[in-house]
Amino acid sequence: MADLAVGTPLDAYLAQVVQADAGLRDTAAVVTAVAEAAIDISAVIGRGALGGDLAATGDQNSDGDVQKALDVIAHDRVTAALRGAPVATVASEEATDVMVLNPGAPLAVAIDPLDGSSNIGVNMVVGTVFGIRPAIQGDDVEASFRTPGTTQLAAGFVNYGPATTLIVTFGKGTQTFVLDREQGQFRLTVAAMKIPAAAKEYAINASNARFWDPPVKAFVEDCLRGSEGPRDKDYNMRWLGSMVADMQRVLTRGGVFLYPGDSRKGYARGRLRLLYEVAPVAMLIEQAGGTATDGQERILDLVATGIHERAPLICGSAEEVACVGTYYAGGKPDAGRSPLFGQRGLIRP
Ligand SMILES: O=P(O)(O)OC[C@H]1O[C@](O)(COP(=O)(O)O)[C@@H](O)[C@@H]1O
Ligand SMILES: [Mg+2]
Ligand SMILES: [Mg+2]
Repeated sequence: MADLAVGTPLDAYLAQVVQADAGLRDTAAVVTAVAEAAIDISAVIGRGALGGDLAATGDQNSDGDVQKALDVIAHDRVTAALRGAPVATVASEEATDVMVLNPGAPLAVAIDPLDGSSNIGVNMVVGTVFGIRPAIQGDDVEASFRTPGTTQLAAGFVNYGPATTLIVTFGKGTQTFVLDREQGQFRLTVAAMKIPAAAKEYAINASNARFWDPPVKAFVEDCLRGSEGPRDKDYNMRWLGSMVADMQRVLTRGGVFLYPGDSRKGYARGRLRLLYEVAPVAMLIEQAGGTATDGQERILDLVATGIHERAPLICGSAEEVACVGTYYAGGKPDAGRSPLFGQRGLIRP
C-alpha cells in the first residue's frame, strides 16, 4: 500500500485498501457503514443533555448491565447501518442473541455499540468497538463467532472524545483517523501507529486489588515499588473507566492495560467480552507492534463458546505484557518481602 498523506479521507484510504486486496471490498464497506453511524452517534453525544438524558436507565442487557439510553441509541444506529452493508449476522453487547441481518451475506460483525457506559452522563470519553469476520453460512447463526480472533479481517474502535477518532486495522498496521466535522468525514492522521516496547504506565482498576489473582497483585505491587523494586523504574497509573479511551492512550504512547480475572462473583474471566471488546483491541494492539494476552495465552488464539463470553485482557507494550506473563509463570520475586511495605504487601495479606 502506498504511503498515505495526513488528511487522506477515509473513503480514499479504503479505496487503496481494496485496490491492494480486492478480497477486502466487503470488509471496507462495513467500515464505511460503522464510520457513518459513528458520525451520527458523535453528534448525539456532542449535544449532551440538550438531547435528553443519555444516561437514563432501561432494561438489563444479557451481561446483567443496566442499559442506558445511549447504549440503545448506539446499538440501533450501528445495526441499522450494518443492515445496509454486506453483513449476515451481528453479535452485539446490547442484544442477547445473534442478530440475522442479511442471510447469505459474506461477513459477521461483533460490536460493542457503546463502550465505557459508566462514563455516560458525566461527559467522559466513550466509544464504539467492532470486529469483522467471514460469515460461516448455515443454520447455526453463532458459528461465525466461534472462531479465533485471528480470523478477523478488520477491527477498530471509535472514540467520542475531544476529537472523534477512528482507529482501525485491516491486518496491515493500525491507522488513526479524525472526524473532520466541517467536511463530515474521517481523515487520516496516523498511517502506522507504533506502541513503544517499554513503558512506565499501567492501567488497572486499583479498587479491585483485594480480588486480584496473586500474579497481578505481585506485578502491581512491583509497579508501586517503582525504582526501589525489581521493575527498577517509577510508574504512572491511569484508569479512565472506558476501555477505548485507555486503549487510544496505550496505542499512542505505550503502557500496559490490565483487566484481569478476579475473585468477585462473575469476574473469574474479568469484565471485558472476548468477541466485541478484547479480540478487536488485540488485533489493533498487535498490528501496532504490541502484544495482548489473557495473562498467559495470546488473545487472538482464543475461541469464544458464547457471544458474551468474557476474557481477561493484559495488553500494550510488549516488554510490560511479557513481564506480567512471567508473574503468571511464577518467575518473579515475592513482593511480600518488599522493604517498602515490610512483611505485609500493600495489597497482599
Ligand atoms: O467499571 P470497571 O470495573 O472499572 O470497568 C471499566 C470497564 O468496563 C467497561 O466500561 C465495559 O464496557 P461497557 O461499558 O461497554 O460495558 C470498559 O469500557 C471499561 O474499561
Ligand atoms: Mg465495552
Ligand atoms: Mg458497551
